[in-house]
Amino acid sequence: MQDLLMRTTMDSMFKVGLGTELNTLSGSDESSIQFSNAFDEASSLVYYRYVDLFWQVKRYLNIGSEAKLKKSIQIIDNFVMQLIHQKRGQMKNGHDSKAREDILSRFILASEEDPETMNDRYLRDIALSFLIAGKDTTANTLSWFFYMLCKNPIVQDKVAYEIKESVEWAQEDNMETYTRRLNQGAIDKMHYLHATLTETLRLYPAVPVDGKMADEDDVLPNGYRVIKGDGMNYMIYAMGRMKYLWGEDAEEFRPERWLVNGVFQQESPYKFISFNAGPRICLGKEFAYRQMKIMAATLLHFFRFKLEDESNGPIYKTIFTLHMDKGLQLLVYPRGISA
Ligand code: HEM
Repeated sequence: MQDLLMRTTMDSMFKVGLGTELNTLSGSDESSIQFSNAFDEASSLVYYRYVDLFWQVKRYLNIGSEAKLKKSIQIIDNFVMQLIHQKRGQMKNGHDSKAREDILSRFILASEEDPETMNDRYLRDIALSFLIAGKDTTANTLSWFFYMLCKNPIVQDKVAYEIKESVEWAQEDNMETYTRRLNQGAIDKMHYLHATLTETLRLYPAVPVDGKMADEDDVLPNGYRVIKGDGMNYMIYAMGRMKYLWGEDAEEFRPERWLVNGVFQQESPYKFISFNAGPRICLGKEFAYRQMKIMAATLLHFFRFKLEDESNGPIYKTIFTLHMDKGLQLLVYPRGISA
């Protein structure tokens, strides 16, 4: 399931970010698959540098993990640069009638004001930043969400019931016609689903540890002094499980904690820190919720999910996001729905 979700978010981030169909989910395009594999490999190889004392030597000699990383980066760069050139060409010839609909097109238009700074390398970095920020985070959150629904079948049924009540669906709907009915009005009614995703992010934050560096000498609110260049990490994973913050049942999966009379209640982002807080709060938070709700609502309308192996829980994989090692194996059954 995790692999399918990773492909889905890759395709959707590509569509929204770069205005291009990548089709990694259907696997129909060889160069897309090559790009996607290179992207995932580069993410985990960059993370590997944290634990590999010799990565700089390996980079200098172009051997081992660093040689692989260099190759992956080349594939990624070539693929994205080619897309940028194509898009620039289409926009110049007036063939891209949908210009402004995706993030890259908007940046290309803006780059006409300042072509020197906003050159193709700059645009490549913007496009890749959005992919890095939005792809694994959303896919990992959905993986843990489905895992928690399997561990808590009553919650799964409650979410499915709310979805059924919120969407004006028809018995003859297939997935395509059903997703067209998932408009903003329907999605906004799904408070329990919103709470369940948020509860998942509290216990399994997609970014489990975040780091910052002091720009200048400073004193933190608790009196701790930092000097320019000091690095600091804050543990989002630990903060989501602190009894001091969430009460005695902090370790329990209980979406109801986010609801008052069935209506979702926001927490301070300094307490629920899974999207960071302050001026650098996640820019894609609303987009991520919308995307996760559409995917969850579609899958749970048609299917019921169970763990393939109830006895073994998933193991964390150490990369930038909270990934499941060896994925998530689920059994999927059609959900018998009647009006
Ligand atoms: C469940 C999904 C997501 C989670 C948990 C999440 C979490 C985060 C966190 C913790 C940060 C702060 C990182 C830091 O301090 O450096 C961040 C930043 C960011 N996120 Fe997300 N994110 C998610 C989805 C997305 C999506 C879908 C997008 C794009 C559409 C996105 C775009 C960004 C951007 C652009 C930043 C940088 C903001 C800045 O530094 O000013 N995120 N996100």
